Amino acid sequence: MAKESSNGDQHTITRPPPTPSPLRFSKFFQANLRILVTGGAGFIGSHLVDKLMENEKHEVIAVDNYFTGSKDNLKKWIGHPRFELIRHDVTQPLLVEVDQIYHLACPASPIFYKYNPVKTIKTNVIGTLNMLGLAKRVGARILLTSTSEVYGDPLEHPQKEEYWGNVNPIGVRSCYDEGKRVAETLMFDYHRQHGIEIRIARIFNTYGPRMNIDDGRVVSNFIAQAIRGESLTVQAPGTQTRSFCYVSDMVDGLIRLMGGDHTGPINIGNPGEFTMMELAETVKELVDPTVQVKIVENTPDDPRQRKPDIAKAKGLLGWEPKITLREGLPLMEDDFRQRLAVPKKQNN
Ligand SMILES: NC(=O)c1ccc[n+]([C@@H]2O[C@H](COP(=O)([O-])OP(=O)(O)OC[C@H]3O[C@@H](n4cnc5c(N)ncnc54)[C@H](O)[C@@H]3O)[C@@H](O)[C@H]2O)c1
Ligand SMILES: O=C(O)[C@H]1O[C@H](OP(=O)(O)OP(=O)(O)OC[C@H]2O[C@@H](n3ccc(=O)[nH]c3=O)[C@H](O)[C@@H]2O)[C@H](O)[C@@H](O)[C@@H]1O
Repeated sequence: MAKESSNGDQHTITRPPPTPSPLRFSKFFQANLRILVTGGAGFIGSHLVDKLMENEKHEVIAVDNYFTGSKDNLKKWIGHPRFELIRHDVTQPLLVEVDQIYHLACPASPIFYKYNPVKTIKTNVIGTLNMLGLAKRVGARILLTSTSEVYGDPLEHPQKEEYWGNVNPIGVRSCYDEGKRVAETLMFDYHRQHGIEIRIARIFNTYGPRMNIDDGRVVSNFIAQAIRGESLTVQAPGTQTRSFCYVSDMVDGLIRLMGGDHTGPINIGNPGEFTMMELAETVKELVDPTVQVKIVENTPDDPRQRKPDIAKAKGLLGWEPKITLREGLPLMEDDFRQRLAVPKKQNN
C-alpha cells in the first residue's frame, strides 16, 4: 500500500499505522487522551505540561532524567490524579501505554549539550529510536522537537523547511545539530516503513520564565546579568542574529502541530530578527540602563544568522507568534527577579 504523506510531498508510507488496542481505540472517543511528554521537567516541556493539563480530558505522563530539568518546574502537578512523573533516561527503553508522545528530552543549551557530547548524541539517536519503538508498539502519534540548528550556519536566509542546511558534521555542536538531523531521519523512516504518525517541529530560539538561571543561553544570561548588575557578555562579533520566540507561543504551535494533519517538518519560531548587540541594548534599556555591555570570545561554529520562514506554520497550522520580544522580556525579568530574590528598583 503506497500513500502520500499528509504533506502531499514525496514521503511514501509503505505500511498502515498499527491498530490501537480495543481499549485505547474506544478511549479516543470516550475518555481521556493519555499523553507522554519526554523532557517534561525542562523549560519548554514543563510549560507544555501546564497547557496540556488545562484540558480535563488529558492524562499527562512526564518523563525526565533531570539532567537540565527539575521537579520544581512541575511541583504544582505532583500528586494530581491526572498527572504522573517518572524519572527515566530515554536512552533506555520505556514501557507505557499512551496515545500521543511529545518527544522533547535532550539538553538544549550549548554549554550543556557540549558538556557530554556522547551522551547528547545517544539521547538524540537512541532516545528517539526508543520513543519511536514505543510509538510503534502502542500506535501513538509522536512529535519530535527538532531545531533550527539543523540548518547549521545557514547560507539561505530566512530559512525555509526545504533548505537542507550547512552543518559541520565533526564540530563541537555536531552532537546536537547532527543528532537532531538523525532524529528527523529516524522519524521519517519509521513513518515510511512502519506507518507511524509523526510530527516534526523545527524550533527556533525560545525564551521565557522558568529557564535555568545559569542555563548559558543568551536571553537568560543577559537578563540574569542585568539583574545582578553585571556586564552583559556579548560574544564576538555581536552582529550574529537570532529570532526569539516566547514560550507560550511555542507551546501553542507544538499543540497545533500535534493536533493537525501535517507531518512537517514545520518551522516554529518568531521571525523578528535581532543582532546580539541589539538584544543586549534592549535588555539594558528594559532591565537596568546602567549596566555595561562587554564583548567576549565566541565559541566555534556559532551560526551567523537565523530567522525562520513561518509561511508553512501560518498556512498549515493557522499559527503565528503573538508576543514580541519587548513584551516577553519583562515577563521573564519578573520570574528571574523572584527566583534571584532581587526586587526591581523603584527608579528603574
Ligand atoms: N529552547 C529552545 O530555544 C529550543 C530551540 C530548538 C529546539 N529545542 C528543543 O526543545 C526541547 C526542549 O528544550 P528546552 O529548551 O526545554 O531545554 P531543557 O534543557 O530545559 O529541557 C530538556 C529536558 O530534557 C531532559 N533530558 C535531557 N536528556 C534526557 C535523557 N537522556 N532522558 C530523559 N530526559 C532527558 C532534561 O533534564 C530537561 O528536563 C529539546 O529537545 C530542544 O532540543 C529548544
Ligand atoms: O533555536 C535553536 O535551534 C537552538 O538555539 C540555541 O542555540 P544558540 O542560538 O546558539 O543559543 P545561545 O547559546 O542562546 O546563543 C545565541 C547567540 O547568542 C550569543 N551569546 C550567547 C551567550 C552570551 O552570554 N552572549 C552571547 O552573545 C551566541 O554567541 C549566539 O550567537 C539553543 O540553545 C538550542 O537548543 C536550540 O536548538
